[in-house]
Amino acid sequence: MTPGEQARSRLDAVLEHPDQTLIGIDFDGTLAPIVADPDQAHAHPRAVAALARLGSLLGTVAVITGRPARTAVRLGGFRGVAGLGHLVVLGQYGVERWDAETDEFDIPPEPHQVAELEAEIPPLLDRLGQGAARVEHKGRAVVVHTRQLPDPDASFETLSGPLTDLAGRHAMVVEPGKNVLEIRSPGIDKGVALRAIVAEREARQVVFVGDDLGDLPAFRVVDELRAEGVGGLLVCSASHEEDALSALADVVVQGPDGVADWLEELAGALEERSAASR
Ligand SMILES: O=P(O)(O)OC[C@H]1O[C@H](O[C@H]2O[C@H](CO)[C@@H](O)[C@H](O)[C@H]2O)[C@H](O)[C@@H](O)[C@@H]1O
Repeated sequence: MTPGEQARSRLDAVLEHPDQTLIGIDFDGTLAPIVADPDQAHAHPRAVAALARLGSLLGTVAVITGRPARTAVRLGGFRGVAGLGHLVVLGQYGVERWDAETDEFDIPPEPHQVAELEAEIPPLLDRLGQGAARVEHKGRAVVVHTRQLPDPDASFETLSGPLTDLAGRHAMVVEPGKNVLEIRSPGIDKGVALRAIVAEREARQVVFVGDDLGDLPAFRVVDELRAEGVGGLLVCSASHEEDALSALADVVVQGPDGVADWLEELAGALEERSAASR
């Protein structure tokens, strides 16, 4: 089978068994366009509208993100959207959770070492001449952004080693992303989170849509699940900033606009099938 034929047959399996399908979708760079201020990264309205249509067609819709669950719910505008009454948001790589059905957040206590580590960041940035870098505080993680600096890539390189050392001294790890170095606890990633929600929902088909390095563990888990007999379809939200996922994906679309188009097409195809079977 050619890669194109394989992708088509994986999509067909989703279309055949929508009620057994779980779609997991990343937030930044996938549902929401990348912007300089992380607090202004709102979800693409067409993507949310398409997800809402999919909410009543697929078994499960889950947003799986590095953002805190509360932030993703707010920036996504997910609360109270008709069609998203069963949405699950897995935040901070799966540590936190929000269920639309109950409007309850499950947010475990923050690791004690984060506050100590955070206190060391401003002097370290100053020492490295990167004092203007934006620092995003996420409670259980801290993110240093280089996007708004004069040379984002050079600043990323300058900061990568020292922040990795700092993280290691506090038993934490660095998760690199698009112009971000995120310091967080080890032990959970989007692959672990995806596997757990697939098991919980007893999904037999999985679609995962992502754009950045933090999505790679979920891409790998979809591959593992295929070997275990669960169908899998991988969609990459491509950009000039990151190309690690495109070669692994069945479908490559251009950024959040392309994701919104693809979700609309999927919803349209499922609605047609559903109408034809009535
Ligand atoms: O798992 P995700 O939903 O993709 O979140 C990963 C990180 O995304 C955010 O940073 C990215 O988006 C920002 C807003 O568009 C952008 O300014 C930044 O350059 C991107 O890397 C977020 O701020 C981080 O906390 C997330 O971990």
